[in-house]
Amino acid sequence: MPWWSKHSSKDEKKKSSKESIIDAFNRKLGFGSEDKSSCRSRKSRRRRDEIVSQRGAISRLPSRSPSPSTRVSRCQSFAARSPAVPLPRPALRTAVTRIDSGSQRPGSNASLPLPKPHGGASNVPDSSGAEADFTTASVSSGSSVGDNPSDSILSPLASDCENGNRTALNISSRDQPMHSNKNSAEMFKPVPNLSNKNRRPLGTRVKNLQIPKRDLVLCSAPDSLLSSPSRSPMRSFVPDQVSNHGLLIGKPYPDVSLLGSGQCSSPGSGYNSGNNSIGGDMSTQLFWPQSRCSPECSPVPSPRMTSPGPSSRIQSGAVTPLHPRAGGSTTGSPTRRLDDNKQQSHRLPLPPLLISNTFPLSPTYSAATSPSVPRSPARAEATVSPGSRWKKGRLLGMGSFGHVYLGFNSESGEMCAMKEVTLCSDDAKSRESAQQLGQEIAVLSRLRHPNIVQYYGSETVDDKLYIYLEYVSGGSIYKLLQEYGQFGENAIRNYTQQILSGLAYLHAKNTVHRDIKGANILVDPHGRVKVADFGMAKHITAQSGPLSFKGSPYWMAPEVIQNSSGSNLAVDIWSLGCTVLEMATTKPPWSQYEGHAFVRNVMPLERPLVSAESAESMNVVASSTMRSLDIGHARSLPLDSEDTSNYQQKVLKPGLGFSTSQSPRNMSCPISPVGSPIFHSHSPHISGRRSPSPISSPHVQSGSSTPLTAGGGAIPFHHQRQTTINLLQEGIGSSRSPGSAGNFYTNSYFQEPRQPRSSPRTPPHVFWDNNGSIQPGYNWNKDNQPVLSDHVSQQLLSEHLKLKSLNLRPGFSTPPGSTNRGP
Ligand SMILES: Nc1ncnc2c1ncn2[C@@H]1O[C@H](COP(=O)(O)OP(=O)(O)OP(=O)(O)O)[C@@H](O)[C@H]1O
Repeated sequence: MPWWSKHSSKDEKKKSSKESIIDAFNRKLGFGSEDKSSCRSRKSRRRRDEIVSQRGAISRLPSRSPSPSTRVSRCQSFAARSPAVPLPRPALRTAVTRIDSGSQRPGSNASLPLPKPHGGASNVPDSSGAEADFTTASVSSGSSVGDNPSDSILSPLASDCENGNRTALNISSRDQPMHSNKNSAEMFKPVPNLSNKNRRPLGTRVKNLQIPKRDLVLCSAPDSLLSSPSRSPMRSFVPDQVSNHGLLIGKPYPDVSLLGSGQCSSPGSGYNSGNNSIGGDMSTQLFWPQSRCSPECSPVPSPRMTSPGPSSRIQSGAVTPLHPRAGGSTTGSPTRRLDDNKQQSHRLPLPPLLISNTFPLSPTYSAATSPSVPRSPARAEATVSPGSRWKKGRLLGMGSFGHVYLGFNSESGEMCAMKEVTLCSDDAKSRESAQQLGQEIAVLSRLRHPNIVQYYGSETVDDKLYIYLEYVSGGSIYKLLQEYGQFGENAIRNYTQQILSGLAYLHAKNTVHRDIKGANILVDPHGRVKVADFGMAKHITAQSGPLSFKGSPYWMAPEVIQNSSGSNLAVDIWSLGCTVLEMATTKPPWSQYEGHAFVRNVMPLERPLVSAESAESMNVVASSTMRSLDIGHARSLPLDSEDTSNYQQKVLKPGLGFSTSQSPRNMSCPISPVGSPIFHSHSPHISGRRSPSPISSPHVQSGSSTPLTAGGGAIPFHHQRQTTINLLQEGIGSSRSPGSAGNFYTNSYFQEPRQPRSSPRTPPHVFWDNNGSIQPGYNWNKDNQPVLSDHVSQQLLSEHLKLKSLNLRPGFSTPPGSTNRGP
């Protein structure tokens, strides 16, 4: 026998003697002769039974298929505690949750049906087995369970800030259908699918606890009239779930209350103050970023989000007249109804309205929406806040005043543009912005024209002002130019005609826009054009003084720059001419000149930078420039003859190198496409150059110019000052050395040398032929001489150098008699 066999034989003997001892011990204890394995399994079974018995208080169902987590749980219990000692309940709860996440439903009866969308409901909380129900409630239907209704766990969207109402006070049992009565069903009409489609397998929801899954909780029973179809996201959480969720791991139970308080509703908002409101805790937003009907959970908050909820309407500083599309209807909107509820709970005095006019012809127009009707709390309740309908969507654009968002009316399916401006009373700029916006509202609310963006309404919510406007999905002309390049002739014609139509309407109301430019002209998908951004618009009355310095410089009429010509509707026509050029070239005239160079390295002055005399000198330069460009020939009469004489007296000043034989030129503004300066300017997309200014060829006959504005369309010759100012800016601010003509016109329209035409000269009006088609050609002066860009450049350079001699020293006085009025 080998040595190992001997050894083994000894071990066996030891083993058998040991076993015999154990057997004897077992026999003493009365276990009989069970084998060893059965002994071990008995121990295990006993422990398991103990656990199950513990769980029995929570779950009436045996585990079907213990999940790994279940086993872990048991192992932990087995290892940590003596089998004879019952596990403490808290530990059991944890174990239950883990088991549940593994596909079981501890604490719940698996046979319990999921909530049904229709049928009887009970508001009676299932007070039995509260612990278990914490789990079940969130799992099965989102119904909340608790002794105190205020502590009920609400479904995800219950506290939608749009309604701000306390919801899910009802604590339906798991097997209770959702809609208990007609009233509640009625309330859910607008969102009938929410309850049905959100019925999901219980285990799935529990297992994943993912945001989309919480939709299930929309099924929670809205038994109460106060219930909202949209439920608070946080209310679907129970402590176990919260503790299980990755984002909230470690959060103590009280955090659930925190998460469920405040955010979705306004502080002190009647019904929903307290548990149903969610606020302050950012983890809530992290947790429910996709909450439908819950703007505060949206990446882009709605006005309601910024508002304290229901009080937003009441705090509205300026609920202005509403357009029909603003949603005059008062039926069928749970949001609105709830909003009204909020108003009932916050009968705060309403501030005075900004607007005294509205759309009386509107079918939904009512006295309640009319600011002319004295407001009372009761009346205020009937007032429809546009914000209660429009939910803020993506960013459409940004302006100097604020942001413009897409708004969506989930009831009507309509869209709008929501202009949002933050108002800060302690900021002078904000105050000015607010003032301008108020002006914009005042103007817009009086306008109704297919070529003017329609105003729907406005309101203030907290520190934000919202203006609801017709949504023009194509974006601005500026944007289209950036994306697609210059427009073709037909598009320019068409757009210009439409803008003119809008301006004619506007001017007929004695209102001047003052900021016509590509960025403020919107285009819809059908090519319809809408004038927008009335922030600088002004209603001109007999008492109106001169137009203040407002507008966008490249598009700004000279008289506006000089602040000298009084209120004139025609300034819009100048700007339109610049816009026409913008459409044709993608840039406004004079865009090659940047304003920054002008102010760079400039010495501080004690008096206005551009004195009357310097302005006069600038006019000279401008006229020279105009002549160089062969522009400014009269096509229409100036507004008054004074302009002509001014021109003769001031522009044709001796000693500046200009011939007095030049007859005064009455610059006509681009009144119509025919009379537009682009008409005979030379298309950049023809010659590869861009027209330097909104000017017309001398060969264009004045008859083609038809003033469409109420104030007379023609603008006198002193418009040339804009040119001059640009030149002056360049001359003073630029560090370019004399003779650096090429640099001077860097990026200018004149930089590229022109190639002379070999074929017969095209008449001066080469840009548009008789058929209205664009013809290739070059600039020609009135003598049919080609106006080469090189020539122009040299001329401009010459003037540029002269400008450098301008005396802009402080104290440089304005000669008596000289005015800013222009030539
Ligand atoms: N009704 C609208 N429909 C679609 N987009 C719009 C609408 N209104 C404005 N936008 C977009 O928002 C941008 C900014 O709007 P707007 O010009 O009215 O703001 P603003 O603050 O008044 O700007 P500005 O600096 O010109 O005064 C526009 O360029 C456009 O892209």
